[in-house]
Amino acid sequence: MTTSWGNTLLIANPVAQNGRSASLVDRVAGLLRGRLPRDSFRVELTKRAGHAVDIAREAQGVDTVLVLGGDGIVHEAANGLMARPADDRPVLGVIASGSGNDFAKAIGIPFEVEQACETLLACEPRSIDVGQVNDRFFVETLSFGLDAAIALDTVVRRKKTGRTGTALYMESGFDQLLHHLDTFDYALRVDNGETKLGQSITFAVQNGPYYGGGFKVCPDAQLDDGAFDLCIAHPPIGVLRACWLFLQAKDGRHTKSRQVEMLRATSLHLEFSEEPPAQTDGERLRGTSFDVRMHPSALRVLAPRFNAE
Ligand SMILES: Nc1ncnc2c1ncn2[C@@H]1O[C@H](COP(=O)(O)OP(=O)(O)OP(=O)(O)O)[C@@H](O)[C@H]1O
Repeated sequence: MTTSWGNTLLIANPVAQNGRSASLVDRVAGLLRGRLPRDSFRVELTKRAGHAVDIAREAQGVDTVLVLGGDGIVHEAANGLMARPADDRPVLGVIASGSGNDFAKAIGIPFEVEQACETLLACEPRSIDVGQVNDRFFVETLSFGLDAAIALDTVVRRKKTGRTGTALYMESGFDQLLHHLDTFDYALRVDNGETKLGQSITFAVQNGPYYGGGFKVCPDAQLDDGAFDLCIAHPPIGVLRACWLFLQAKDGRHTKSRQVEMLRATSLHLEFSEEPPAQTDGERLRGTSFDVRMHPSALRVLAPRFNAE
C-alpha cells in the first residue's frame, strides 16, 4: 500500500490520559511500520510539557507529523508546525489517546487507535484554518470564564480520580456551576469595528465546533470557513438556568437562549477587567488582553471529514 505521507514522524505523549497512552505507542508504531515504506517512519516520545512544540518545529526531512495523545499534544504540534515557513510545513495527523480529544472528533478520526490508523492511511490531506491568540496558535478552541474554569478543573480532577471524557467534564461542570458562577467585564472589538462593553459568564472563540470532551459550544463552526464562531453567555444567569444551559450545550441546543449571543469574526481584540480562567485547546492561558486572528487554510491535516457527529 502506498500513502502520500512521505517521511513520517510520530510524536507520542506517553503521559496522555493519565499515562494510559504509553501502552499504545508500540501498537501504533507496529501497525504503521507494517504499512509504510521501509525506513520512512520513526517515533519520538515527548519528555516534558512543551517538548512536542520543539520536535514539530525542528523536525528535518519530515513530510508528515503524526501525534499520539490528547488535545494538548495536538496543540503543541500545531504550534511547532505553524512556527515553520508555510512551504516547509509537514502535514499533521492525529491518533487520539487523550481525555477530551475534541480536535480528533472535529476532523472525524475514530478514538480507537487501530481504526484511527486505518482512517488516516485511507485519507488525503485537507487544509484547515488555524487561530492565533497573542503568540499562541490554536486549532479548535479558545475560551474564557466558566467553561475554561471547567476545562482546567478537569485536569486536576482527572489526576485525582482517573476519570476522563464527558463524564469528567460533567462532574467538573456541575461543581464549577454551583460554586464559581462568576461574571467577567470585557471590552470587545470584532473585525476592527466599534469596541463594545459587556459582561460574560463564558466567552468561547471556536475554530471547530467542540470543547470540553465533545460539548458543541458553536455547532456551526467549520474548520475551513476562514472565520471564528463565538458563543458568549451573558448574565444574569442563576444556577438552575446555568445547569440547564450547560446540559443543552452538550448537543449544541443552547444557542437560541436569550442569554446566549452567537457571533462570527475573523479577528477580535478582547480585554477583561480582571484575569479570567482561560484555555486554548485545553491548555491554560494567562492574561487580560487578547488579540485573536485567523490564518485561513494554514495547516494541512489528514482528515476524512470535518465536524463529525
Ligand atoms: N513527557 C511528558 N511529561 C509531562 N507532561 C507532558 C509530557 N508530554 C506532554 N506533556 C503535557 O501533557 C499535557 C496533556 O497532554 P495531552 O493533551 O496529550 O493529554 P490529555 O490531557 O490526556 O488529553 P486531552 O487534552 O484531550 O484532555 C500537555 O499539557 C503536554 O504539555
